[in-house]
Amino acid sequence: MAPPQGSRAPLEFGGPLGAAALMLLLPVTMFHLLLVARSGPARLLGPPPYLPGLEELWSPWALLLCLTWLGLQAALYLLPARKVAEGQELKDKSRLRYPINGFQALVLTALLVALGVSAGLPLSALPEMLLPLAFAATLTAFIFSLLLYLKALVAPASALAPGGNSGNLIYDFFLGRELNPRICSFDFKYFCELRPGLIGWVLINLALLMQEAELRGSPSLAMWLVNGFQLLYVADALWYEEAVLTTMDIIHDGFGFMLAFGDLAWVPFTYSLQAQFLLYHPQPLGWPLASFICLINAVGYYIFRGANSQKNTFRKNPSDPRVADLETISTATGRRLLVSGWWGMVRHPNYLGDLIMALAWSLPCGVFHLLPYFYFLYFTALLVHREDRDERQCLQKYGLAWHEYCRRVPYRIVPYVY
Ligand SMILES: NC(=O)C1=CN([C@@H]2O[C@H](COP(=O)(O)OP(=O)(O)OC[C@H]3O[C@@H](n4cnc5c(N)ncnc54)[C@H](OP(=O)(O)O)[C@@H]3O)[C@@H](O)[C@H]2O)C=CC1
Ligand SMILES: CC(C)=CCC[C@@H](C)[C@H]1CC=C2C3=C(CC[C@@]21C)[C@@]1(C)CC[C@H](O)C(C)(C)[C@@H]1CC3
Repeated sequence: MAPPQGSRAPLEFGGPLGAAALMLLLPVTMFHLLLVARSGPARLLGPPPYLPGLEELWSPWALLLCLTWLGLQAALYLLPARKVAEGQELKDKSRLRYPINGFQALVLTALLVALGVSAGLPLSALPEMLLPLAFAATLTAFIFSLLLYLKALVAPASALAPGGNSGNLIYDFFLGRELNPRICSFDFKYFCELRPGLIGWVLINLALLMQEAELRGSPSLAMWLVNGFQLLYVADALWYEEAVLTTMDIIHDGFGFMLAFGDLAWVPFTYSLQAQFLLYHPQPLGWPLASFICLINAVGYYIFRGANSQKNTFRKNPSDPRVADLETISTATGRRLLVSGWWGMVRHPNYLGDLIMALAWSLPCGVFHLLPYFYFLYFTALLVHREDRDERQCLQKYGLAWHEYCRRVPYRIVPYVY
């Protein structure tokens, strides 16, 4: 049985109080967004049109649908993979193995959905079920986090995450105690991060597009753009699935309520906000402006993909010809830091690209409502906070070399601005 690690790691997210507040605030915000997106005024900062009763939130069918979806994605995860990748080295010097078959899961899901729709599956009825589905996903995430917390009680100390083991129940429940909770080779965090939520998000978007087609004869250009951009983002995440193994969530964060709720509920139900908004508030969009928005998304994607691939290639094999010529600085750990290429422009070029794409996803919704810009605003806050966490972790890991990197590359996310 693992002893609590005490409070060695500094507390993040405002400690236990911050964690408790976030556990309440995040689901409340998600339901607020779902309610206002379908209301006439669609005011992000106004009160919700009404407070739903339990009878509107709770539906055993929604829970069944939610669990069936998780079961389907778990089954697809277990199918033979085209490749098995090794993760980063762990505290005990071992490396975990991960199946690389996320894109295959996306394609198979698309085929199953297409088959279902042609056989009469009423996908366009899904938007009407968003509220009970979001409630079921939140409940599932809560119970799942509880089980993860209990599982961590019997995990060896070497399996625990650097944070999330303060000894405070609320804080540890929120952050997650175990770094890579698994049953046999089934890795819960890796599975949740990329499959049910991300694929669920594009499925909800598609259902909204289909309902718009039923309501108005055809989907609007704005709806096509939002669906297309976000499908590209999700397909990219699954195509480059291996790159997730070098992200902070996999390497550093435990698996607790924050990620379980984030992956299973927050991502599908709030990241589809622009499509939800467009279904109830159609926006005129001409081709010239649409082309300009596509250009913004393409620029964001180019930076995001370029930066993430460069770091991933470098971390996997620094002698790879694609990165071998880049300038680096040495650190005491033996790992080097890139100081040219994308990572010489700002210290988080991947965040910059992601933020530019976030803006492109909101622009098709026009400029007269703040609501569709929620994702951009939330994401800016998330990435600024995330960048700050990462800086502290890197300073701890690399010490003086990190100071040198900061001196050579002074801007964090936006060149000459931040
Ligand atoms: N859509 C969404 O909701 C979200 C998307 N994201 C996206 O996920 C992606 C991953 O983000 P995240 O995990 O936060 O962070 P990064 O992928 O940027 O990973 C940070 C790590 O990269 C390594 N690193 C930093 N600087 C350098 C350098 N100069 N040279 C080489 N390695 C370096 C360090 O780890 P080490 O040295 O140990 O390798 C550092 O801890 C981003 O594109 C982000 O935009 C993130 C959060 C939410
Ligand atoms: C506020 C809240 C609920 C916090 C939880 C945050 C999570 C929603 C995000 C933390 C990191 C994420 C990543 C992605 C999705 C959102 C979460 C889970 C990601 C899978 C999206 C697709 C990208 O290509 C990515 C693979 C780089 C990315 C990884 C991080």
